[in-house]
Amino acid sequence: QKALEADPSKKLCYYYLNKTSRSFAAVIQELDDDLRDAICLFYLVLRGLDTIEDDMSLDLEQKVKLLRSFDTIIYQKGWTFNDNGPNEKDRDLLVHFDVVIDEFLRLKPGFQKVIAEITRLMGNGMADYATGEHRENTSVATIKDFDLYCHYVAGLVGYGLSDLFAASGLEDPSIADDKTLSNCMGMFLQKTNIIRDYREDLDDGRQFWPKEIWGNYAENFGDLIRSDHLEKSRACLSAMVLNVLELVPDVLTYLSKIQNQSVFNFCAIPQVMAISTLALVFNNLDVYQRNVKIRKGEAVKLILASTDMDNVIAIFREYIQVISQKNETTDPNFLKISMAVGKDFLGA
Ligand SMILES: COc1cccc([C@H]2O[C@H](CC(=O)N[C@@H](CC(=O)O)C(=O)O)C(=O)N(CC(C)(C)C)c3ccc(Cl)cc32)c1OC
Repeated sequence: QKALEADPSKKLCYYYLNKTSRSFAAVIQELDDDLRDAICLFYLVLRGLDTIEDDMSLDLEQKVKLLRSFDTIIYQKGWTFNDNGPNEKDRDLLVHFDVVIDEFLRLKPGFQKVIAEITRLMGNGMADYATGEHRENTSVATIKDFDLYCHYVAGLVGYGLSDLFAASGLEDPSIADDKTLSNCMGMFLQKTNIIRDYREDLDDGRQFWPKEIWGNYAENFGDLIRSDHLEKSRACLSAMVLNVLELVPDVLTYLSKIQNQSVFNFCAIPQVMAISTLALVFNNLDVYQRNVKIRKGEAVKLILASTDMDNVIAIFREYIQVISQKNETTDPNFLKISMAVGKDFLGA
């Protein structure tokens, strides 16, 4: 805390961290010294990128230019951005982004390089996506497109965090060797959120579910909410959950490699929240009507329990059991789901 008093711009960075995501911000602040500032700033740089990508009021050319140059912008002392639309929820962060840049430039060069490289890859990935053929309603056609989009916005974060863990010396450098595992850490969170956020995204005119999946159950993406369509909507939801369940073994393998306690908590908590959310959305048609979220009490219980690998495996086992119990023989995906939940636990 004394470090925060001495350095007002660092204090502001933690103010923005807490403003953009209170619950997760607390977990970041528990990280051991060398990593805490690096991951706080990585989070804020990513949030800055996200705020630009999300802002529909920016014209495409300006947005693409910003996305493709964000990895150099973070080195430009004094840079700020005031053209975000008024309703952009994190516009305040970009208005004061010079403070983030000042603190970024105080990081060890090793940390700066990791953050800049992921920013470069993600900014260009987002720009490619924004100018791609799906520009109109940001629709995702194939499962391959779905995986590529989730890699850009979330898998790359896993890459960057593994590199920061290695650079900090708190984790064995081998944590960054298997990029598939790092990628899966992001995919699992992002794909679960995309299922949970179906209705919110539909109402915002955005669709991230791959047509290769939902096209088997509906003519139009919005048909899934119709009450005369329930059996097909339920089957579509199962197919989406099935696609995410495949990632469970790799997520558990990644977590089992972590040595440092604060790093383990930081990595495990979002993953157990995600498996809990996945069990909640499975076979739950409310997903098509509103944004379903796990109860606060459930979340607190999960946070307290996610401190070691045995507990995390027990939590995954519990929620995979819930999915198995909710699985219905009338569901065309019944067998595939029961195979997936069976396989998920042959491994660990
Ligand atoms: C090894 O990889 C990780 C290890 C630990 C945490 C995360 C991952 O967890 C949060 C967790 C988080 O931010 N939770 C929110 C709740 C929510 O968004 O549903 C919160 O608790 O407020 C999250 O969701 N994302 C956003 C992406 C998924 C796009 C990467 C995220 C954004 C920036 C950073 Cl530095 C980290 C993460 C990891 O990223 C893969």
